[in-house]
Amino acid sequence: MAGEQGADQAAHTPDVEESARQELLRLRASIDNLDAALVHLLAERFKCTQAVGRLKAVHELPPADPAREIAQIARLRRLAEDAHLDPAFAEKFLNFIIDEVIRNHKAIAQEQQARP
Ligand SMILES: O=C(O)C(=O)C[C@]1(C(=O)O)C=C[C@@H](O)C=C1
Repeated sequence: MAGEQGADQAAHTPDVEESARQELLRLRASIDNLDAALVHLLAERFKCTQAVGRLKAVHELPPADPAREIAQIARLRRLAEDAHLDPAFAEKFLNFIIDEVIRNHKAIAQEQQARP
């Protein structure tokens, strides 16, 4: 497991003060929890977008909605700035996810079209 691996790596880091070792372990435990939360959040988001993909396929709507994406990116950049996160990173991250969603939408539309 990633958490155990992180703990092992800290445990085997030579020449590190005990207090630094403890701090590293504590931070890594939080990172592991946050990574787990991110996976769960992404899984929920993809459940929603799968449903959107089916809806779009059935109603023959285009997989991408560029106007919606522009609004989402503007909103996310604002949220990132408020949260002291690099807005360029937030935009790249959203685009990465949306690219995958559009790929899934296209696959769902193709399956729908192949149906007799
Ligand atoms: O809202 C939509 O229409 C979606 O298909 C979802 C989504 C997204 O992942 O947020 C994906 C593709 C679109 O271009 C815009 C947004």
